[in-house]
Amino acid sequence: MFEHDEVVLEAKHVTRRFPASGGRTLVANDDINLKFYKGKTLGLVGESGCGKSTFMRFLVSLDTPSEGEILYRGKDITKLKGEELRQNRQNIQMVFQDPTSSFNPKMKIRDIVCEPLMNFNRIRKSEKDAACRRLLEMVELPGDFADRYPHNMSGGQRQRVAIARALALEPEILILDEATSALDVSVQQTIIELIVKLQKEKNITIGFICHDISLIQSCAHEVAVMYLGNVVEVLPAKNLSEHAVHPYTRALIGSIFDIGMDFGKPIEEIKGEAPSPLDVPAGCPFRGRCPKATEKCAAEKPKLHQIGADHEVACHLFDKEDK
Ligand SMILES: Nc1ncnc2c1ncn2[C@@H]1O[C@H](COP(=O)(O)OP(=O)(O)OP(=O)(O)O)[C@@H](O)[C@H]1O
Repeated sequence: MFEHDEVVLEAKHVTRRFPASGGRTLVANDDINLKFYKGKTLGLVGESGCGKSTFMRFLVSLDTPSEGEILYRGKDITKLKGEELRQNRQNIQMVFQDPTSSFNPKMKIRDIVCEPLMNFNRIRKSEKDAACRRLLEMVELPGDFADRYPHNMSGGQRQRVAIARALALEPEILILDEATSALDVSVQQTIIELIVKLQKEKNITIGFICHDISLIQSCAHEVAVMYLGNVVEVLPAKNLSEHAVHPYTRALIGSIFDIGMDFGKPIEEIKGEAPSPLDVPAGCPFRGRCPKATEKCAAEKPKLHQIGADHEVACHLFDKEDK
């Protein structure tokens, strides 16, 4: 993917198993391999429960995989401990769906926004006012919001505060976990525009988790599609509807666009619901819902493989030997 771009962060063979009832094991991430490029946005899309958040939590060291590596500039951050782990948090910051749950309601915006700067001794107490004003203005909020409490702000304004706090330490990577999903569509759009603008100004690498493929398309450079813990397709976001080939990606596209619209390729309708991640079928995880599944799909799990310069897919329909 994007061969000439600089890889900042790379997940290699990342698997996460959770123990489940009855001695069973839930595989939330199954051998994930993804790259994040300098100044670019990788969108991670898929239905609820497919393992998006589980994966992104590794990137910000909120959890560690059962197997695999997360390399930040070549160093495996899953092995970091103590002070090294703490210092690394400056490089990769995260914004969650609901900032209210991560904000202390008794803290003023000034203290919320400046907390990371104070924690890492980047500023003195006397510099908080100016730092907060600068950060609020960066996210296009008035500087005097510093004296407000989170509950005196709208959802969109709170999310701007969350972005200001996440960018306070000037991280190289920003992870947005459904960061606009709770907002009204019009507000969502203004937050996306802000993120895109800040990315251009600061050359930030972004990981954008979202269940909405149309939203991802509007702000990501590259899209990775997940299904039941597996990445099934990775491709450029530009003209995604024309280029996507995996039956699941096409079904996701079909769920947002008019089935009758002509995108150059037929759009399959998605059947049924995703099985429980405790009952992932053998072979291709999507085969139970795939209109084109064959015997090979039941017998053998397709591996993610390259089918174009910037395009990978895990689907037997696109195996080289079958072409
Ligand atoms: N700590 C945990 N213990 C057990 N199972 C977990 C744990 N965390 C996640 N899971 C399971 O792993 C699977 C993937 O969850 P995850 O939250 O990563 O999905 P998601 O794609 O982010 O979905 P959503 O958009 O609903 O958050 C789900 O079946 C979930 O129940």
